[in-house]
Order: sequence, then C-alpha cells, then structure tokens
Amino acid sequence: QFHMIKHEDLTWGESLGQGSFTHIFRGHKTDQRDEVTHTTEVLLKVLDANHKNCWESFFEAASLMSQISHKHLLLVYGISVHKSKNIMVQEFVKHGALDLYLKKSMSVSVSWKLDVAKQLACALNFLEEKNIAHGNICAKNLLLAREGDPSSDNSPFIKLSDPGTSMTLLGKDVVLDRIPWVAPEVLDTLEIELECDKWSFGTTLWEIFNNGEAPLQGLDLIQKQQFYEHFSNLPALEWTELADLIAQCMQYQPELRPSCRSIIRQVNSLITSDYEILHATGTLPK
Ligand SMILES: N#Cc1ccc(Nc2nc(N)cc(-n3ccc(CO)n3)n2)cc1
Repeated sequence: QFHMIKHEDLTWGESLGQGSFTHIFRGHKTDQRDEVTHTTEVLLKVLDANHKNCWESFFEAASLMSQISHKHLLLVYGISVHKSKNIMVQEFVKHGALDLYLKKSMSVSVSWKLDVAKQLACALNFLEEKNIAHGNICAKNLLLAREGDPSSDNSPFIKLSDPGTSMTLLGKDVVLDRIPWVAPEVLDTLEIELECDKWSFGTTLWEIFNNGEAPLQGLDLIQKQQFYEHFSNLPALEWTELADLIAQCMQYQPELRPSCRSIIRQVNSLITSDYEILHATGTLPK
C-alpha cells in the first residue's frame, strides 16, 4: 500500500532537526515520467537506526497519511528502505512546523490563529468521519504551507503531519513527556481513540494562542504525571469563550469532549465574535 522510492532517486540536503526517534532532512527526489525527469523538493524523515524495531509503526503512521488524502493532511510520496535506513518521503512544506513559526513571529493576529484552528478542526473532522485517530496532534506537527500576511490579507494554510511512531512503542517516559498533549486515559490504556485527538486539539489551541509557548514547559516527568493525577487544567486564557472551548476539549472524561462538528461551530462563532473584531480593529462594533 506504499509507493517504494529507490534510494538512488533521493538526494540529501541539510538536517532540519529531529523528532521522537527520527531525523528530518531537506532533500529532492527525481522520478522518470515518460522520458522526462522530474525533480521534487521533499522532506526526508529517517527513523533512527537504534529504533529499527519501530519501523512497522513508523511506516504504519505514514501509510495512514497516504491511504487518505485531504487538503489539510500532509502528502506522503512513499518510503525508501536502504541498508539500515528507513526513510519516509514527504512533500516539503514551505514554512515548517507551526510551534517554531509562532515562537519566531510574535505578530500573528487573532484572526490568523482562528483560521489555523479552524483548518485543524476540519482536518480532525475528516479523520473522525473516517474513524481514524491521529494520536499526535500538537503545534509541532502542524506544518505551515502558506504564511498568509496581514498586509495582503491572504490567510495561512496548514497541513497536519504524520503521527510518528505509535504511543505503544514509545517508552513510558516519552509518553509522559507528551503531557499535556496526550489525553490522560492514554497513560493507562496506551490506546488512541478519537476522543484523544479532541483533548490534544485543546492543548494545541492553547499553544497557538500562547504564541507557540509549550504548556507545562518547566515541569519534569513526575510533576507532569501529578498534573493529571490532580485533574489539573492549563491556565485559562483571558478570552473566556476560547478558554471554554479549550476546557470542553480537555475534559478528563473522554465521552464529555465535544464532537468535531461542535468544535467547528464554536471556532466559527469565535471568528465572528466581537472579541475578534475588537482585536482586529481595536474598536467594538457600534
Ligand atoms: N527552517 C525551516 C524549515 C523546516 C522544515 C520545513 N518543512 C517541513 N516539511 C515537512 N513535510 C515536515 C516538516 N517538519 C518539521 C518538523 C516536523 C515534525 O513532524 N516536520 N518540515 C520548512 C522549513
């Protein structure tokens, strides 16, 4: 169910950092189509050699992304296996991960952030309709394809990245370190259900409206575990309606979390609300 890409058709560029058990590089792939050679810029995601046992889950995550296609889901061209290297070949998304982008550019507007939130909600709704749980929703896995800028008022465009190695194969410490993105019930079951993505959506909203600052950043793994044991909540944002939506998503009882339809409706009402107009124009409508 995968397009296999020959290693000799890949050229490697600079390293762009690393994720859980993976390294990412800029690169190119060439393919011959009716005697014409096409060169495409790609992102090469390599599974660490010392985590070879995760290769099924690494490719399973990728195959999830290639079985379905949606404008807000990352395009995976295929995989390449060469000697001990397992490589996922992804479309290169121009502006990279949203968390780094938000940290760098402190000037994105409330409407820009709401636009991104709505796109993520649509991607989750699409996955929910297919009964597919992603399992790793966070700002680091939201990729910015188009910046959108205030002057020409064209809007941002995001793509949801692959979920990466599944929770079950990650060590307990890696799962604990994903607090508060990972839903509390996952710590016991290590099972990813649709409701888990709603919890993570709440955490990601919090990140976006805190300019990419990671929630619970300073806490160690014990303190993170206690955050859940004490049924704690993230600090509420000053925009009450937004804080309410985050609180609904981050309810400890999975069945109480809102449906994606409800999340989209609530994000839409935030978009049309006075607070947004006030922040966009500096004045409230008469
Ligand atoms: N400076 C810079 C810069 C870095 C990366 C890209 N592009 C890109 N394309 C992808 N397909 C995936 C990613 N990722 C980045 C983190 C993760 C974690 O999952 N993915 N970045 C563009 C500019």
